[in-house]
Amino acid sequence: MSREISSFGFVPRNANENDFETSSSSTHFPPPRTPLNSIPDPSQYLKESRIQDEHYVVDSRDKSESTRALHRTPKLTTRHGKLHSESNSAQSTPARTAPRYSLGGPCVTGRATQVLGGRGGLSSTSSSSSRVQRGVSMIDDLNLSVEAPHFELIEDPSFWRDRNVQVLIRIRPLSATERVSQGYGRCLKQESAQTLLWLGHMETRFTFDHVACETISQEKLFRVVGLPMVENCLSGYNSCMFAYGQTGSGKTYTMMGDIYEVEDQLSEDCGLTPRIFEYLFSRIRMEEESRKEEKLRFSCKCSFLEIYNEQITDLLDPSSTNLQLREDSKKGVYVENLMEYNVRNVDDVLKLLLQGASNRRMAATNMNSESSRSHSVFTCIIESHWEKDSMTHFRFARLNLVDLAGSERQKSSGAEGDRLKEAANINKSLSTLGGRFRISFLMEFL
Ligand SMILES: Nc1ncnc2c1ncn2[C@@H]1O[C@H](COP(=O)(O)OP(=O)(O)OP(=O)(O)O)[C@@H](O)[C@H]1O
Repeated sequence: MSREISSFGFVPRNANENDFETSSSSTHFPPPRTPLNSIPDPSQYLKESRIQDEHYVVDSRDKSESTRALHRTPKLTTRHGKLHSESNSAQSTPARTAPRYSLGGPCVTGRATQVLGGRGGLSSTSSSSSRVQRGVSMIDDLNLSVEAPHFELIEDPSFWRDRNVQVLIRIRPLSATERVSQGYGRCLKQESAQTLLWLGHMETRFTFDHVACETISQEKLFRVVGLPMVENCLSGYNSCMFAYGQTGSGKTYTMMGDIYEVEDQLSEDCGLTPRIFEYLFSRIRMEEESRKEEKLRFSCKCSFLEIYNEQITDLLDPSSTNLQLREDSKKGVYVENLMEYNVRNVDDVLKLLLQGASNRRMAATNMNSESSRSHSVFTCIIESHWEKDSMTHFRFARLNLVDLAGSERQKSSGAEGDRLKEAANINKSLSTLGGRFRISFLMEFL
């Protein structure tokens, strides 16, 4: 698990017109939220003065409601809607006042990936920790059971609607190597679908929005976090999800998984990204069908980049490297010369994912035989237009799916030479990311 939690999200206050209609089979889908990035005919655009804010990494279009909302003061809430302090949001792993105990293998802490997500700008997270001092021997604290307890996660349609930022911890099951080298000893114990207990000296309890247990399936995780995010985008909200965590904790498995189809079906082990697009296109087809009379049409375009050693490369055209980040009053923050491809179905997306994944920098370390050495960002811009009341309406949303490189300790990963340089850059960028959110978070209180 990582030491910091940082996240994106904001609460749009003045959601506006053009409710996104639900289809006849809406019982299967969460009810739509009031649309955000929905705008009337471009000729009716109002001139807006855009306030530049360097904190936002999620792009928003100029002249859109989302741009305005990004610069509003985010509402910071806990699970129960109360304000909470910054220190809560910054702790997901214990500050180690006591030494770690070793079980002889490389993995002595529980491995967990944080899936963080939100819409547009940024806000707080809802994690917190409390310490419980215990005077018993450490080995007694180890959770040695073969089976980890199962806690069901609730599929809640309002997942992204009520709280803009959600932190979900996913616990990875022990790998075969870990089981051989250290048996079933775990130093994390899940207590509920929200709390984890770190069983070190000075037990520490952490509370998150959601804790997904070892046994959660890729499909279930998608239904809990991915499906509501697609609904969000269809309602015109920018959305961002990123996986953050220690190397080998399961970020790429969670975000991508096995990217292939068997008899036109996604593999059981395929991760959030392919599932999100499979669902997105099925929803698009339904919406276009049910709103034929409005001539509703969607278009989606995708890009895929990596940040490696602080340089941006187009994963869909690896010769296009050292791309520059630019900021424009109309486009917001964007990557210059990054290719965008039109996609019409999940197959088009899978091709891009496979192509990009094959170009991503991977290497073997002691902690992960296929360690991602770069951060990757898969972006989809979803645009739609329809006719109503003699006007043409436009709506757009940006979906960012980010698989961060894992934080690592040189001692554990055994990184040397180029691997060590990569690791230093990875750790530096992750801590910059964490710091940025902390600063932004503090500003909300001032
Ligand atoms: N929930 C899970 N169930 C089964 N296997 C998993 C799970 N999560 C991860 N794994 C396996 O653990 C290994 C490491 O996972 P993965 O490569 O996704 O880690 P990572 O966090 O992306 O690492 P890095 O930061 O080094 O790239 C892989 O072999 C993956 O298949």
